[in-house]
Amino acid sequence: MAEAPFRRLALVGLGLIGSSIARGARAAGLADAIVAVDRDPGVIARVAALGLADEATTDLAGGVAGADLVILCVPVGAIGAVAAEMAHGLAPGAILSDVGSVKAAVVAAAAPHLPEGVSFVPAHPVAGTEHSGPDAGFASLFHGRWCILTPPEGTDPAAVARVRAFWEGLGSVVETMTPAHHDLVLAITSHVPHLIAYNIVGTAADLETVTQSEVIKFSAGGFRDFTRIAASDPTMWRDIFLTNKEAVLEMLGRFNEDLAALARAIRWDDGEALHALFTRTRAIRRGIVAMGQETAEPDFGRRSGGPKTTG
Ligand SMILES: NC(=O)C1=CN([C@@H]2O[C@H](COP(=O)(O)OP(=O)(O)OC[C@H]3O[C@@H](n4cnc5c(N)ncnc54)[C@H](O)[C@@H]3O)[C@@H](O)[C@H]2O)C=CC1
Ligand SMILES: O=C(O)C(=O)Cc1ccc(O)cc1
Repeated sequence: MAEAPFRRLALVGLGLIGSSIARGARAAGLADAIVAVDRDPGVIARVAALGLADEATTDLAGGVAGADLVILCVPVGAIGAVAAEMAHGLAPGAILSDVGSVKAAVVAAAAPHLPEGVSFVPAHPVAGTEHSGPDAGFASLFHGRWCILTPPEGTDPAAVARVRAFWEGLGSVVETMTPAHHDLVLAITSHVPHLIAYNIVGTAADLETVTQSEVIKFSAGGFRDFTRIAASDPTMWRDIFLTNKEAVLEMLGRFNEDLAALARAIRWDDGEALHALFTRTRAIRRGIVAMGQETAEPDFGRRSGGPKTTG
């Protein structure tokens, strides 16, 4: 049998993403042994019960010791503290990676704690759901989905190649870009859409006290889709907005200008402007469907972020 690409894979944070990697890596034979590390004893107990890893521990530095690949799967706001706490446990020659939804802040937070001889290859699988925790993960989450690598300049190309092969082994399509470019692109394709969902569901919830539950009772497709997104993990999304502040505010500024233009078109009965925009956006959606990345019908989504939708 061919040698597994990694001898010992340590996953720090066994929530939706960490547990999906554990399941996928095991299914694809990407590591000889998998070590699960989480600060929450309840998560560790669940990992053991589900049989997701060969070892499971709350000891950060002990858990990563001897691993040749360590992947941080914690909220982006926790990356700096986790990197500081486990740094002395990292083996020389190890590769450190992460799955954070924001990249520049993650690189800045982790870099100062990296010991000599450890390569850092940040990654972002553009695939997920609104669910959290070890029970929510599944092995096929990354199949046919983008994974973006943002290695800092000067990173050992061999380490980048091994991380690329790992994500390809999980079924992803891998692309490389700078952290700053990643953060700008994801601000408009992922972060601002989540902010819009949080906002519209919040507005409707406020209205509900006035309309006595009619908002929920009569919620049609559009609103229901927003409630799925707005059910996403509060800690994770708080951290994303606070660590990708500049790009999100830049994109939100553009969004607000366009929204104001739409409001003006409605106020002045400019049906032509409305029709022209809706025709353009329908063509965009149809293009995405034609590329086979989305079903034409809403599936109240298990997954998002396929290669051809963002590429
Ligand atoms: N949920 C999603 O759809 C996606 C999430 N991501 C990124 O993946 C990362 C993880 O997200 P999820 O798996 O959804 O979160 P999750 O909430 O399901 O799991 C996070 C896990 O990290 C653990 N944790 C938190 N702080 C820790 C610390 N200081 N030390 C050790 N363990 C700690 C928690 O106990 C929990 O088990 C985030 O950075 C997020 O931005 C990336 C792509 C998609
Ligand atoms: O559930 C959805 O629709 C998502 O958008 C999941 C998601 C959340 C965060 C990411 O960084 C990537 C994907």
